[in-house]
Amino acid sequence: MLTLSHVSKTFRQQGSLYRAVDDVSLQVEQGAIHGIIGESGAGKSTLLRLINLLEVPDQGAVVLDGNELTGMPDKQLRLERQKIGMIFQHFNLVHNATVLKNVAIALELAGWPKRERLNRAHECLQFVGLADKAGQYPSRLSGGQRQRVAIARALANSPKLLLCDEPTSSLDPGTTADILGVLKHIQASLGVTIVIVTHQMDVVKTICTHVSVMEDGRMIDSFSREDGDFRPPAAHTGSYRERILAQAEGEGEGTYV
Ligand SMILES: Nc1ncnc2c1ncn2[C@@H]1O[C@H](COP(=O)(O)OP(=O)(O)OP(=O)(O)O)[C@@H](O)[C@H]1O
Repeated sequence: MLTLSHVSKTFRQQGSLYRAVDDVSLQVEQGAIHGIIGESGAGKSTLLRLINLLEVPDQGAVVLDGNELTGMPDKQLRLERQKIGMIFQHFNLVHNATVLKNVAIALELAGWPKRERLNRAHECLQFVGLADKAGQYPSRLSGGQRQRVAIARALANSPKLLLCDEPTSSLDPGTTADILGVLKHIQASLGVTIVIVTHQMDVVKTICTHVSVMEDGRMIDSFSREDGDFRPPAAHTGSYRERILAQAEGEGEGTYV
């Protein structure tokens, strides 16, 4: 459902050019929970932002459900972007708006009439189990509750694809498990495809159906879960894969790096 073909992104850093994402091609299957892992600075977040064109690639193509987003006129791109929700490590909520308003903002931007957007926002809060917090401000909520609000906001426009940038990295293990449960429920019950950037092996182990590994801007490996385990193609024996497999199968815990 999502294809990246030879996508690159270069930033200017202190006067010189730095290629944060280097010729990455990636296929994300419909209904997958696709993890992107790698060490700090590998280019994971940049890659995620290239998917919805928050960062514009220098070269390469991003194709969502057969529609090429790269090079699309702005107006059409704004509509296509409504098919893509996004959540972040630090939730990115509007602090002086209520929980309900935070969710409704996404619909306001999409041009929904007021009554309908409030109804839809309520529905989304119900989905994440926070209907009773609609009138609260984010500062009164726990981290896990704030991430649920962010998830409700990301779901408001009924996206086909949900991008998650380190969604549980600021949360304790119990809350992480709750949020991963919500993401799994979104995939299973709404059929939303999920791409999740993480450095937490527990995230990979718990919910990912596919994993891709980035190193120095390049995609060095991709594999999928089969029969409950991550099985490497016979041809590959790289150390990254071995570490991931070992951790995914329970021999290790904690972070990737
Ligand atoms: N807007 C920008 N301008 C300049 N350099 C940038 C910009 N965004 C990212 N970079 C650089 O690109 C590289 C990749 O960053 P990115 O955040 O994608 O890595 P990451 O794998 O997500 O790392 P982390 O796990 O630490 O978040 C880093 O060297 C970063 O400093």
